[in-house]
Amino acid sequence: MRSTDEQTLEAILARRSAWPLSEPAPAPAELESILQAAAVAPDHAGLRPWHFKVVQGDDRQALLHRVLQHPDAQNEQVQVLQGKYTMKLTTAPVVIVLAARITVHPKVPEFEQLLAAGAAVMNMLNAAHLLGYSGFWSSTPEPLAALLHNVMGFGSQERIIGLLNVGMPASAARTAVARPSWQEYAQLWHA
Ligand SMILES: Cc1cc2nc3c(=O)[nH]c(=O)nc-3n(C[C@H](O)[C@H](O)[C@H](O)COP(=O)(O)O)c2cc1C
Repeated sequence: MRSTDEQTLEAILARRSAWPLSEPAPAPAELESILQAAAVAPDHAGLRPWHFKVVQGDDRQALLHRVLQHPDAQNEQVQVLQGKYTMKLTTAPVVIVLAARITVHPKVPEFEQLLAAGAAVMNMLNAAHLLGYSGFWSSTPEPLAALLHNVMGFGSQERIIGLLNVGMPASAARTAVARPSWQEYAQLWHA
């Protein structure tokens, strides 16, 4: 019989992103577990270089409204993208706005801090998956990132790195997706 750890690994290897996502949202305790998983990310010098803001329920529509009403959004570029912003910010039941928090550090360059923030997001994706939900990491191309940064009060050292959407896949049947074998991107090196 396979150990629980093997089953967990098997489950992680079967993870897929899903879009669109709909209800149910993770229960409050499940959402806390998903957010807590970020804290397990590798983190040089313990900088914890990430900051997330979780948006759910009616607050998603309110966030969209504030984004679209922002003075910097009063232009044709944003008008054209309005439908896309609506889709990105109000489709999934849980929308986590992701930021990397970059500080100047003598040993930890910016790229390591960005990688740590990405690892934190990956941990949340895996946690959501293991709890039976799906996630989807989506981009926030400018000017959306700047608008979210401004409207949500992110700090000057914080850089928006996308949205983590969490919920249930809208379509029931999900087929497995073919993944590359590890030999395509890793080799055993011998001297
Ligand atoms: C930083 C980041 C941003 C992404 N942004 C988008 C996006 O805006 N739209 C999109 O279709 N996929 C985006 N993706 C890819 C999806 O999140 C997802 O990984 C992809 O659909 C493959 O699915 P999989 O995770 O099951 O392999 C992004 C991935 C990353 C890491």
